[in-house]
Amino acid sequence: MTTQALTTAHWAGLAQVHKFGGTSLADAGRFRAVAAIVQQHCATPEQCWLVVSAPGKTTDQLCQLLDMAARGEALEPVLAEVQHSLTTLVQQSLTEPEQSDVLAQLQQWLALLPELAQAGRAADVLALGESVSALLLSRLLRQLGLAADWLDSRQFLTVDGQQVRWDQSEQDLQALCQPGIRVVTGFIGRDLAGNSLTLGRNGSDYSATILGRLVQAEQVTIWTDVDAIYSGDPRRLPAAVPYQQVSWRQACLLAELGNPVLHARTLSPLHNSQTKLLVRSSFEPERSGCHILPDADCLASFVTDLHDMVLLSMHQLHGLNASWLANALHQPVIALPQSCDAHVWLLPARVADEAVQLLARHQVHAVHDTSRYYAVAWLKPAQVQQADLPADVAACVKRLAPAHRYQNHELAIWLFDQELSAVNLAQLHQCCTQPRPEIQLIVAGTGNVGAEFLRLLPGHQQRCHSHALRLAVLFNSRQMVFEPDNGLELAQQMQQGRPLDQKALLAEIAQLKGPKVLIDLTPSQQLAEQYPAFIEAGCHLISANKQGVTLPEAEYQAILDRLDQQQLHWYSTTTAGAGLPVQRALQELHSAGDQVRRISGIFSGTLSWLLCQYDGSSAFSDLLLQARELGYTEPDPREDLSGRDVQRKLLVLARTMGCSLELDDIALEPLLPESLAGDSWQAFWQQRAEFDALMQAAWQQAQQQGLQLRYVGELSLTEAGVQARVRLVQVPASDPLAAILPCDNVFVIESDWYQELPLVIKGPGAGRTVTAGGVHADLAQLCQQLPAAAYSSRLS
Ligand SMILES: NC(=O)C1=CN([C@@H]2O[C@H](COP(=O)(O)OP(=O)(O)OC[C@H]3O[C@@H](n4cnc5c(N)ncnc54)[C@H](OP(=O)(O)O)[C@@H]3O)[C@@H](O)[C@H]2O)C=CC1
Ligand SMILES: N[C@@H](CC=O)C(=O)O
Repeated sequence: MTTQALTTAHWAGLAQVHKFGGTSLADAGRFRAVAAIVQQHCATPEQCWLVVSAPGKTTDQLCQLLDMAARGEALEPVLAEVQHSLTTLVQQSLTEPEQSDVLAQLQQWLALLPELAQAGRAADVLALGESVSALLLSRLLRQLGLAADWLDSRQFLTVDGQQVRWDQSEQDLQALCQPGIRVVTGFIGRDLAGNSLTLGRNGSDYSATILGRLVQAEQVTIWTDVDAIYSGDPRRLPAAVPYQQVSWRQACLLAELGNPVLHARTLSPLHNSQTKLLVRSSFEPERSGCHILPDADCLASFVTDLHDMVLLSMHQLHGLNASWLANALHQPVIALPQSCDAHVWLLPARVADEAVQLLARHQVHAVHDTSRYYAVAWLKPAQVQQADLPADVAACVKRLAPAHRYQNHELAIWLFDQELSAVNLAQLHQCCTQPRPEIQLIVAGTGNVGAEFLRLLPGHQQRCHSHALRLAVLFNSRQMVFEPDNGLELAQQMQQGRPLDQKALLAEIAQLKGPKVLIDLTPSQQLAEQYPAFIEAGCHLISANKQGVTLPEAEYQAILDRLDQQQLHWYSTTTAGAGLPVQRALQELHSAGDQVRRISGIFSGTLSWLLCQYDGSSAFSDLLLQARELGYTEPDPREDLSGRDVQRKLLVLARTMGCSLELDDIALEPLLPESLAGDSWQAFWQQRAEFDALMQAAWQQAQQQGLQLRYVGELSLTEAGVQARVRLVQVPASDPLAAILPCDNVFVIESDWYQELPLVIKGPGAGRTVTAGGVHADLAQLCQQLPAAAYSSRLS
């Protein structure tokens, strides 16, 4: 292959650029370690470009030399130091004949240093460090049998002010292309007149991405001393999370915040290019490092703190922006989300005056605040990219009481009057960065209770510290929607769905990762009978639907067994007493060792409301319509009138107490006789007058005796067995069941511990909000039951 045959286009999409910084090249041992990495990663040498910084402390020594020259001091001591350290490095790294060769070249370069330093040619002086690294590494690679040579970047990299001259640089590089590994000096280039220049702080990383763009590299790898990009400074935040993937956008924001791993300038040449960027540790080359991916989800979350910062305010920017100033100052300059007309930037106090002067030269009048702040910035992950802070973060920040807060959907910045203690910073970092494991919610039913459950969901999502509650599936009797769009109204969401197909639904649910829960807010027996299939697909169950918990004993027990086998949970608080914690109380008494003997009371919110409201002045059925409007009744209100709903609740309570019972074991005296119920709701409605007359007669009879009508249930556990019934009764005004508010439920629990005075749970026993609230309480219980640790590997 001839020199002319190779052009940068030849490598397009194939070339690899590897950059090694000063700490990676600190001594002979490190040079050998780098050579081993190159051996491993440059299997095709002609596609391999290496960019190197000066070895270890060489740049510091050369800066010292320049300072001394500027002060007119004798240079010999520092020159001797530089000579000694570099000569030793070469001697320890190379064997003959390369060693003598490189030492001879080193002597020539060292001989030029005093004159260059005294002439103030700083870039030429500093270039010595990178040149030695490039020459030395190329020779070391040759000793290992690799075709390698070094290249002085001043031969091709032309920079005009802050701008790389891309066309010219590419053209000049093409002329220099030859086979084999090319070890290129980082940090230096030339200006339009051909004079040496340096690329400033972290210039070698910048050189690497410039070269990556010039050769259209497949990948640029920055080999440094960290194996990942961490969620915070690991030296001060031991719990900092290492990320193996960071999105391009997040990397840019991190750079703006002054993150030491990647700088804004380093990223800029590869913006919108196909070239991949990877950060790896040359000290732990076996680790995979961190990829900066253009299309990665921003799952990573970062907390950065900045000391001694001030605020700079401007009304007009005349086209300038914070990145421009950051570039000019080589310091982080953060444009804070605007709160009024003024632009407010945050920057280190030590460069504030310089910033004001620089801006003034561009006709921008800026003033900086005299207050100095300690700033903490949070770069939010995609899951919480919204204007409001998640509740746990908000609570943590509130406690820390920052002097100022700024935020947009990507970034939150808090300014404090003084530095946070290590403990407080660690807590804030933990709140912001420890991802909550997701629970996939599969919500069945979009009616009364379903719609209210969904209305309350965002609040619960905000409040839930332990888990991210993700609405994964929504379905009703007609449609199913996967990944519903939270921004849409419920009806619109459902319109976007597909026709309900049980098989497809279960298949999709089985694919969902992590814990999942079917939240059954339907009245459907058919759905309850499918619980085993949902359990098979890995679902916990939360039921407001009473059909499942009142299935025939064998089926009910089979569901419990399946749940048990798969270590899944079933909550059904709202199947008796809506949001009232009746089942919980019974379970707690039982687990504490009490024995419940009797439970009685009013268990229907609808019947409680109707019987409290009814005064004979209007038809009972008219009131029934009102109760339906209020969201108290069952979807088919005849379930309430028949007493069947109360019968189900009593069975739920009996089963909670460990009794083995069937629905029909509970004696039922209906309010609505079967003969008047009709085959359908419409049939009943047509003949409702008969029922109204019946109710009026019952009410009048009670009235005449100064009594009130109540529909009650009672269950007794005796030596002889279980006795249970539901029925309409007349109670005197003095009876505790008379003194209730419309819709109240009353659960009177008598036990070994509550004999003389029973335990009474009383309150609204029906309604959209209390019921949906009870379902959320079940969901909160489920979250508490789930072992969070089992899912915490999500972001690794
Ligand atoms: N109201 C209350 O105070 C309380 C209610 N409950 C219980 O809550 C449940 C819901 O009540 P409510 O919201 O008033 O009822 P609604 O009639 O208002 O809504 C029922 C929902 O279930 C859907 N649905 C029916 N069958 C199926 C099925 N096979 N598969 C999927 N979805 C189905 C319906 O679909 P579609 O929209 O297509 O018709 C509808 O969206 C009932 O079981 C009730 O007993 C429990 C405690 C208190
Ligand atoms: N229709 C029921 C609703 C709650 O379960 C009632 O009124 O109690």
